[in-house]
Amino acid sequence: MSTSPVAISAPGKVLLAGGYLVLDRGYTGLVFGLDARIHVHVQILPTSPGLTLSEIIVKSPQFRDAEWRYGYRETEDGGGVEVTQLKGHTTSSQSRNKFVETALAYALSYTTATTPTKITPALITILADSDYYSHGPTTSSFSSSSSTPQPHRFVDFGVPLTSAHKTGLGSSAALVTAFTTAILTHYLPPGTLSLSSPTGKARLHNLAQAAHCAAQGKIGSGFDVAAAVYGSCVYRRFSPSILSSLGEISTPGFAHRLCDTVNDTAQKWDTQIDKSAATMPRGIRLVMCDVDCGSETVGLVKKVLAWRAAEPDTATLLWTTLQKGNEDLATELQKLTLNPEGKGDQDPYESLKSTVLTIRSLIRDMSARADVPIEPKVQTDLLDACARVPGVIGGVVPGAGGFDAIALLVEEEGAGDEKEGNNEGVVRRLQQFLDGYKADAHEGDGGPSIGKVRLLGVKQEMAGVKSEEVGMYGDWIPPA
Ligand SMILES: Nc1ncnc2c1ncn2[C@@H]1O[C@H](COP(=O)(O)OP(=O)(O)O)[C@@H](O)[C@H]1O
Ligand SMILES: C[C@@](O)(CCOP(=O)(O)OP(=O)(O)O)CC(=O)O
Repeated sequence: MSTSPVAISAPGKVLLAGGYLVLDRGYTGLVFGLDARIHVHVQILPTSPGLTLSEIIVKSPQFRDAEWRYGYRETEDGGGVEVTQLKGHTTSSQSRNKFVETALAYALSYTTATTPTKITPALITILADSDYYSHGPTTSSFSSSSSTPQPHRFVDFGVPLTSAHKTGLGSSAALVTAFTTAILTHYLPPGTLSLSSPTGKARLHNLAQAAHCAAQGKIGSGFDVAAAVYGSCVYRRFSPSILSSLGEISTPGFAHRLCDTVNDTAQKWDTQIDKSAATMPRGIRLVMCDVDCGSETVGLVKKVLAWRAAEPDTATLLWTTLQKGNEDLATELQKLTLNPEGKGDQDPYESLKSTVLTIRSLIRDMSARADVPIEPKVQTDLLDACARVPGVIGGVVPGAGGFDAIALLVEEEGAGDEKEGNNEGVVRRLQQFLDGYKADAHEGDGGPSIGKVRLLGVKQEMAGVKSEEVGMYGDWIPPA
């Protein structure tokens, strides 16, 4: 066990290409990690003299009513570690946090099954970057550690977690990944798990996928967890049977099954992660625009899969063509990475622009055939309008689409005569354009009209889960 505090962060995601297809191992998804990260800090629980608490306390101090206290015990018959939420304390939340609770139980179960470990009381603090939530921050936190107050990276959202609208960047996957990694780093003997070794990363991935699936109550493609662990990549999912045979926590033998599954000594994991295939060329940046609306992914997925089952031939043809478009997009980005200037082409992004338009047209085709608003008319209007802003290359409805944030590729340098050496020119123009943007109403589009469109501050990031400097959190972390 580490007696010094540990801190781990994991990135959010955007599935630029491959929504729905990536649910099937026959296809892949192009996912970018984002520089919006969720951090998890673990320390020994500070207690007053004479007071012993056998609890693990988890706090998300940027939100109100966000402290969850847990008791823990190893179950009989190797069922793993059972955690029980304790609600008696005045500051304890009365509501459950399924993702925290499951990640805690899975990580402790894996730890104790891996090596004889005494679980000791701990205080865990979760801190998230602002762009995960649409809800505007009420106050910013200032670090008191420096003589000139610096605006802190983490803000106080001033509301309960349930009232903060999600922007769809994958908070639960980043949280579960950072959380399980932080628990393992805290409790396992030093050197047992390396964040930089392929085996260590694969085990973290497997554990985070298992915990995330259990908390979600369904097996999604897992691209969000893969991005949280590995960062940007082309992702081919694992066979769902790997996790469906794990069974429930607290059932006899669960701890060993979990250990075998995570360590890949049971049914072999067949996830494929290709990091070299997901590149963002110098000169291009990914930006996202939050439409502050939101769709229910589960509902959309059900309808698309029902259409695929009902019309297998049409669906296969469409998906094969779409997969080709998605691969072309990755290849185009790779080509531009190797040759950013496009070797004297008039418009180095011409091919990229047409690939994006092809993908969008195929997505609209799927949208219409499945009768699902994947790229609803309001989003078509928004994407088309953004693409007309000088310096914007093009954009898509990422992931499941619907009324969630859109993703745009923009030129990193100011377009035309406005060479600024960074993308401020384009981003500023885009911001000004969005400030005045008002969506037209469309009848029968299967959803609401979009609200105010807001440029998020995020961009792509290659790195996945990583250790952080424990001193960076200022007053958000209580003194040990
Ligand atoms: N900052 C946070 N602190 C604690 N729990 C969080 C935080 N952010 C997200 N979560 C957990 O993740 C859940 C949201 O997950 P989900 O609905 O899958 O959204 P997303 O698409 O962002 O992953 C929350 O209900 C909560 O359990
Ligand atoms: C449909 C999908 O292929 C992609 C969904 O991508 P989103 O990025 O829309 O996901 P949420 O974070 O759940 O909103 C489902 C999947 O792959 O699990």
